Amino acid sequence: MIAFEGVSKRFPDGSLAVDDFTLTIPSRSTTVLVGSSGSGKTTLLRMINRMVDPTGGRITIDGDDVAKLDPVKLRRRIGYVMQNSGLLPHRTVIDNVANVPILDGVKKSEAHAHALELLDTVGLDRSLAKRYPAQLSGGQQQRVGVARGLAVDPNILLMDEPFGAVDPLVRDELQQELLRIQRELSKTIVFVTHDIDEAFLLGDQVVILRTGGIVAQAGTPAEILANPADEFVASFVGAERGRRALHIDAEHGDRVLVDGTGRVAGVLTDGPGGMAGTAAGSAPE
Ligand SMILES: Nc1ncnc2c1ncn2[C@@H]1O[C@H](COP(=O)(O)OP(=O)(O)OP(=O)(O)O)[C@@H](O)[C@H]1O
Repeated sequence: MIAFEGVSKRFPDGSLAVDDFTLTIPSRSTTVLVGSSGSGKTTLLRMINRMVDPTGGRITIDGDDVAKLDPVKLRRRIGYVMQNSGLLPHRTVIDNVANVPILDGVKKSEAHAHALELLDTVGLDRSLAKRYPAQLSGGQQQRVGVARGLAVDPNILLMDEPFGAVDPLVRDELQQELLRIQRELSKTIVFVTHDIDEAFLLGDQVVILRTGGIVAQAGTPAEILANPADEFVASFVGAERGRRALHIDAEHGDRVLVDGTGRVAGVLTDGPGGMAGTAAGSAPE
């Protein structure tokens, strides 16, 4: 579990990127931070692995205050995937994936063997292993980025708009691959995007942010769609537009909440909360 407790970040130039942010990120599920440009998403993500240090509050991972952990060791045990893959241009695909484990002391032959397995995991043909990043498509580069993020078998994977720069079809493919990988590996994924559709598709928990890292609403996609906290959220998720107009559909004996595109947004139950959320787009259990 990752916990943000009253976390703030004021940069040296005086800008307050994050103001008193509190959130619990459960283990082995995907939390998506979504908000418009400048809402503090990247700053929040980078505070988890100490690429940025908070100026107030604290962040814990399974109870350990990250401020007390060695930043280099911390970064090596947390996977990080960014928008433009961040691959080393003069290293081959396999070297890029195996790089951090080798720095960690894993034997080169073992690291390479594991890197080939990771290419399988992210759906890349092993024949690409000897290519350089520039010899790959944007979507393939992002897959290598994901493989590299997984290379040290981290419990936590941070993903900063990893599919933001690829065309919509490739993006759909990468999103589906990530859902599959997450079903197989059950990592604690913290994913940043400005795309609410992507947030609802991938997130078990979705956190909608206003400027300054202010939480407008946090919940499952189903909870947010069914009960937007305020006008800001309603307009951000497009709840008032036909596209997401919700209705209840009987399917397989369950009462299923479906959005305007026919996508499943949640399953209604008789429990106290009234609703068991599922990620939009996934079938109810
Ligand atoms: N190194 C820095 N120095 C000063 N201000 C910064 C720095 N990094 C970010 N900021 C400011 O902090 C605020 C939040 O930035 P951040 O990059 O976290 O937002 P974001 O939601 O990830 O935006 P985007 O979607 O555009 O990447 C912005 O106002 C930004 O200008």
